[in-house]
Amino acid sequence: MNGNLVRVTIPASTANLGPGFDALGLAFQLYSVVEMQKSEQTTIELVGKELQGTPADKSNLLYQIAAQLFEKAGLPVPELAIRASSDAPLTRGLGSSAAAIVGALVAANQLAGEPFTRDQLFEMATRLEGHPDNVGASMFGGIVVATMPEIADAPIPFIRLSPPVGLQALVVIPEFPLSTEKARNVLPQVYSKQDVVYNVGHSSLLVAALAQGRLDLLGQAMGDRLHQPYRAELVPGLKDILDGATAHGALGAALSGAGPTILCFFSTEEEREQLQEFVDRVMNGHGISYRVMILQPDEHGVQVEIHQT
Ligand SMILES: Nc1ncnc2c1ncn2[C@@H]1O[C@H](COP(=O)(O)OP(=O)(O)O)[C@@H](O)[C@H]1O
Ligand SMILES: N[C@@H](CCOP(=O)(O)O)C(=O)O
Repeated sequence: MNGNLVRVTIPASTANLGPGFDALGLAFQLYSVVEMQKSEQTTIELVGKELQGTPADKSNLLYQIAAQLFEKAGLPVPELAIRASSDAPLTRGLGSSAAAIVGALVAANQLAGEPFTRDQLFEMATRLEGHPDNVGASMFGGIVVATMPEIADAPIPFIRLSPPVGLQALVVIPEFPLSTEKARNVLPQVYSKQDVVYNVGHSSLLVAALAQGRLDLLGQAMGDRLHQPYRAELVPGLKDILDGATAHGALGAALSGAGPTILCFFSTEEEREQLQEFVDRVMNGHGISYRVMILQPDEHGVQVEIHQT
């Protein structure tokens, strides 16, 4: 080993929040950690059950992304000792690939002597992930509203908002994986004018409601016609939860990212209890194994520590 060990902590995230397809992301206090150090030989240590099955050689996403950063900086790609863990499950719609990309870019950038700014890293992460919602939230924390620029290679325009005070999420995480790629492939190529207008209105109202802390509007504002109706066939229980959540304690509900996790916002203990009972009834009715997590928004985004070795 030689030089500094960089330890990066990255929040998981939920994307879309219903109507904001590929545009809205919210970071959660649920973290993955990437440690990276230059070394004589590349080693990849994956700690914990969530990363089981992830490759432990140079085909690992973390190594691949780090190597790309060194190349982009015009530096030789070093051998790397990488150690990673994740409290967030993979392929469940909680932004694990975005967190991995952000973590690897930020760690490698530090080892490379910080050739890129945070905004440039966000731009690189967005192009690698294909959309800015999860990577924005993992990078900057809070709520990120972003869109792809018209001009190739231009900076990604975004605004970060602080989450409304008291907003919490009950997330229902089915035991089965659903890759983002598969869940994107069920979406249509073309939408009706009515559906597009519906989503423009709902997404706009949602951003305004989040900016002003209007939790009372979330239930209406989180309606979506662009992705959830098509993905419902892949996620048993989704339609029932979306239809019934606000009558059972939720401020609003959505598919988390591409799924299969389902997100229900709440703010009081009474709402949480009511919701828990409701989602248990729905999921058990569909015979689906799942777990529930209560998650708070993360306000800080990716965090870096440097240890001298
Ligand atoms: N820490 C990690 N190390 C290596 N690969 C990872 C890591 N985290 C996620 N991935 C990759 O990302 C994939 C999951 O991405 P995706 O299908 O977009 O689901 P999601 O981002 O919703 O968890 C995993 O199958 C794995 O290939
Ligand atoms: N906007 C994307 C978000 C994918 O999120 P993930 O957490 O499932 O990777 C989409 O809806 O496809």
